[in-house]
Amino acid sequence: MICIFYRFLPSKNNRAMWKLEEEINSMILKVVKQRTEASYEKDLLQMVLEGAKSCNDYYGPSTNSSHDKFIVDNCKNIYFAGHETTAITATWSLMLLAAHPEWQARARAEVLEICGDSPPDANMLRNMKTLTMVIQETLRLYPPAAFVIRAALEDITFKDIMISKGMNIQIPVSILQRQCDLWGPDAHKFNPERFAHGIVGACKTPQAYMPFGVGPHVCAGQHFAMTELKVILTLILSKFCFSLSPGYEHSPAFRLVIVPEHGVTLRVRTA
Ligand code: HEM
Repeated sequence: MICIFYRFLPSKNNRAMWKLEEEINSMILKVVKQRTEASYEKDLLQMVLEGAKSCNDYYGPSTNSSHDKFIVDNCKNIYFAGHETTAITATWSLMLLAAHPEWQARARAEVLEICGDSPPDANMLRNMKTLTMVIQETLRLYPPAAFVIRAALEDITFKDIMISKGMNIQIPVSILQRQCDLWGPDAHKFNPERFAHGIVGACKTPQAYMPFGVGPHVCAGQHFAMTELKVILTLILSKFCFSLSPGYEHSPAFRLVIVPEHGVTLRVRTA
């Protein structure tokens, strides 16, 4: 297992991170203020605002600041943890399907066979084996969260490595998921077939596949995200054929999540 260890000390960079966090927090509260002054809408933000009214269980007796903290924490979780990650995965999936027309054709054939002319329902999505393999392989090659991070709460010894209390441990997901000794010589290639027998069949050490993290803090939205991705791809595949635009420049870049630096431009026509 490859890990990066570092001690979390107040540094110039950390101070910049805290400042950024404060800016994000006040940006969220500004949007919330606009919403509460302007209107009532039946959406996710409104549900968070309603929830904040009864937030005293977790954050202690309700005060203005615990109320704001509840709203900010939940918005960060849902909008940042949930939105960007799923949107980027949909983008990478489309890029890979555009670059691999044989897989695009296989996935479309499956969608048309299972859904016909109907919009996908839960049962149909469950039966989409090829599409699941395509998404799993996309998340292996381009995991939006490049690292899973943990802090040691006490001194521990892991194998013969001493990890002292306060040390942060970064597990580089994107590197683990491309190791040839774990995934085979084609580890860098897009080959959804490797997931034909699930994650256990795809990797010598299945724990090395962790696009949604691992353990008690594994992604709370992983099943929701997989469903969203299947719905998006099903709807697009059923209506359109697409290929990469000649202007597409492949440049995965680390920007909190792993993004296509110059976007993904596709040539699209009706199927
Ligand atoms: C493809 C989409 C997504 C990916 C790749 C992803 C990935 C991750 C990863 C790597 C973690 C850290 C897990 C760990 O530390 O072990 C995480 C945590 C989390 N994710 Fe996601 N996520 C996705 C979508 C979502 C969605 C749609 C939601 C909610 C609507 C969500 C909510 C959360 C929450 C609440 C946590 C924190 C869990 C905790 O600390 O207990 N995620 N996610």
